[in-house]
Amino acid sequence: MSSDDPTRTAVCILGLGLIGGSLLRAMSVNGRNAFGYNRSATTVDAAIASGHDASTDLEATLRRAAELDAVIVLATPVTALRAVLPAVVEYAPNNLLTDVVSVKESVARLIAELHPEARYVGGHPMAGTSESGWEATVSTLFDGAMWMLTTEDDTNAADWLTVAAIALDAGSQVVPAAADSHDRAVAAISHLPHLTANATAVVGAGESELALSLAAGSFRDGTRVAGTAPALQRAMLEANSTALLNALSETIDRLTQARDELRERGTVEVLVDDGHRARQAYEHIATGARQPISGVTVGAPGWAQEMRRQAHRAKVWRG
Ligand SMILES: O=C(O)C(=O)C[C@]1(C(=O)O)C=C[C@@H](O)C=C1
Repeated sequence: MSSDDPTRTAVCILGLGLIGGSLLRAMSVNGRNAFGYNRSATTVDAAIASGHDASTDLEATLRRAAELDAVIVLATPVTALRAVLPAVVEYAPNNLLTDVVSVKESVARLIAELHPEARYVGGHPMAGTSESGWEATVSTLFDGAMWMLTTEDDTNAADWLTVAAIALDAGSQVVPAAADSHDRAVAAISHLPHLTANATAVVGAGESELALSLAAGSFRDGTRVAGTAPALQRAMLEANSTALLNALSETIDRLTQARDELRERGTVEVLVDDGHRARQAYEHIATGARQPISGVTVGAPGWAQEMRRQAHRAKVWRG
């Protein structure tokens, strides 16, 4: 039994950590038929105790998803996808799939390998905290977040709209992108900052206990994401290694230039001036310069290409 209304489709979430669990909460608040699977009984017990519908039985969860024609959201750590996808193929082969993993090309390749017939629209909500697990979940995690949905020339428009409705229901705005542009973008604005946060934390802690006892806003903000569980950071960073290597090389070049400039001329002018201008450009967009994508009907000829073109200029899709 399925709902013909894409905004009412049931949602089956595999993995109830910070992102999957928060999505289960957000969908339930919204009155969606939402249910989840997690392999840990402790997590499932906690979800049930909070009034949610959850199970440790993957087969039963997927059979139910198949019966309801639910959208299946892959929200396990990226390293667990290989274990979960064969069960999806076996018990819910025709269901629409999406995911919340922070890399898109490698996930799309994995799905093409393990589930070649999958109906799949990749997703990435740009939301999180340095906490992890069910205990950290909140229904408001996605409020105001940018939720990237892969929008390729061959993306099925009806499936895209069904997944977009989930992101909008969760309180987010949809940013269409091709998987490769997405991966380059998040390497620069999410994965690289995790590496630099770790480096800053190591240098600060290595300096002295005095340094740590004096640490204030800049150290706190600049190292916050180093507090994320190392296994989660590694899974995310290592899955986007090509794009991350490029961003890392550019950073090392800029820092090397700043070091040489400081050593030889006693100034860090170039990096600080460029950095300040770049930060202002970000603030301009982050504080409201985003405009709605206009004049595109999802499914009309060339819609995906036009969506991607507009989204490159700080535009979002709001339905
Ligand atoms: O705010 C945080 O703590 C995050 O790390 C969130 C953050 C990021 O901004 O880098 C991290 C990973 C997600 O894939 C998306 C967003």
